[in-house]
Parts: sequence; structure tokens; C-alpha cells
Amino acid sequence: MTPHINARPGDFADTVIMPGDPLRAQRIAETYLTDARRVCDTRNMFGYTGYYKGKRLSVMAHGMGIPSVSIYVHELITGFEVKTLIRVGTCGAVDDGVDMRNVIVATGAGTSSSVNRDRFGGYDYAAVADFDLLRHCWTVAQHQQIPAQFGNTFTNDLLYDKPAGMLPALRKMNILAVEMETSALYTLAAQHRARALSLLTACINSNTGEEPAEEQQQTALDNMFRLALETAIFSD
Ligand SMILES: O=P(O)(O)O[C@H]1O[C@H](CO)[C@@H](O)[C@H]1O
Ligand SMILES: O=c1cc[nH]c(=O)[nH]1
Repeated sequence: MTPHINARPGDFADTVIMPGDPLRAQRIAETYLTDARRVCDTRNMFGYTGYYKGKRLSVMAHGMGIPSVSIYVHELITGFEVKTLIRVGTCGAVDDGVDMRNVIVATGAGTSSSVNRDRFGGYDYAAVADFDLLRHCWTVAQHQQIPAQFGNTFTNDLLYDKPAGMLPALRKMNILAVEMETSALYTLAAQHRARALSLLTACINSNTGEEPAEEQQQTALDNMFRLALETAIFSD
């Protein structure tokens, strides 16, 4: 048991799929896992362990923003020997070339947060996805014809009230998407020699405010969950 995860040793599989929202964790466990059981519920941040196509896997929510994801990822790695973490999140589409029906695979993540500099002696840390997970994800997407776009992303501390110059700066640098956790996830994974990958689904076009239709959003979410789960079982 750790301060924020009331599970027992061995309750988590080596690989944890991580949405921000605890109810999304429940939905993934109920829809895709067999023999799933809830292993923790501190602060209603639900975690489940079950089986996907015979492989033992866990799903646990990480909440919103860098402080929250950092607490859960730290405790999963150091307290429960988790080795692989795959985020399944939502984001704002930034680059004009993003098709909101695609799963966005974050090859890296810049950030507005000072946290990575604090961890990295004041320098700018290049937070990148684990290369093996990335190439397995690419292979799965190709073989299973899951529409996906691979590229750089941005982890912002603020959901509302973005500074005026932020979106133009992100577009200039071909940033596909903005969200709130990936750079911390990648940095913590590197620090602890774990593996991490972040998959995203656009819930809004950050430039225009356009939102996908409900059905399109559901399809994209399901594609993202499938891509994460298939990458997890491909990556042993
Ligand atoms: O849908 P999730 O995974 O929570 O991701 C996005 O949604 C939240 C903001 O609404 C932030 O956590 C952001 O990163
Ligand atoms: O700007 C945005 C839009 C969607 N989700 C985020 O986290 N940030």
C-alpha cells in the first residue's frame, strides 16, 4: 500500500493502461478485460487488474495534470513494480494536419511546466516515448488498420486561459496536440527506467473550438483503447 494507492503487493500487472478519468478506467476494464477486479479506490482513483487476450494487465486512472499523474506514476513504479505505462487520454488538436478521427501517438512532449527543469538540473529535458513501445504501436496500427498519427505534443499546465502566443507557437513547431500529463509521464518513466507511451484522442480542435460528433469521438476512443491494449500485449 502506498499513500495514494490502497492495493496490495502483486495486485498490479507489469503493464498499466492509464486514462485520466476513473470512470474511463472502469469502462476499459469492464469492456476489454476478463476476470477484472478492482484493486484500489483511494480518492476514487480506481484501478483494475484482469486479462486481455490471456495477458495479465491493469488499468488505473491518473487524474488531471502533472501533479496528479506524477503521484500515481511514481507510486505505481516504486511501490508496485510497474514497468510499462500507457496513457490513453484526450487532447486538443493543434496542427492543421490533425484528423480528429485518428489516434494521436505522442512521440514526445514539450511542456509549459517547470517540473521537468526542476528534475533535470535547470535544463530542458526532451521527454520522449519509449522507442520499443512506439515501434510496436506503429506495427499494431499498421497491421490492424487503426488510423493513427505519430508526432510531437505539448503538455500544458493550464486547460483554460492559455497565453495568447501559445497556440501559434505550437502550430509553428508542428505540435499535433495539447494535453496535460504526457511530458511528466515520459520523464518519470525515464528517471525510473520504466517504459511509457501516450495515446491521445482529440475532444476539441484547439484552434477553432470545433468538437467531434459523439459517435466519431466514441469510435476514436475505442480505437485508442484497442491500440493501447494490443501494443501492451505485443510488447512483452
Ligand atoms: O482525458 P484525460 O486523460 O483526463 O486528458 C485530458 O483531459 C483533462 C482535461 O479535461 C486533462 O487530464 C487532459 O490531459
Ligand atoms: O487545451 C486542451 C484541450 C483539451 N485538453 C487539454 O488538456 N487541453
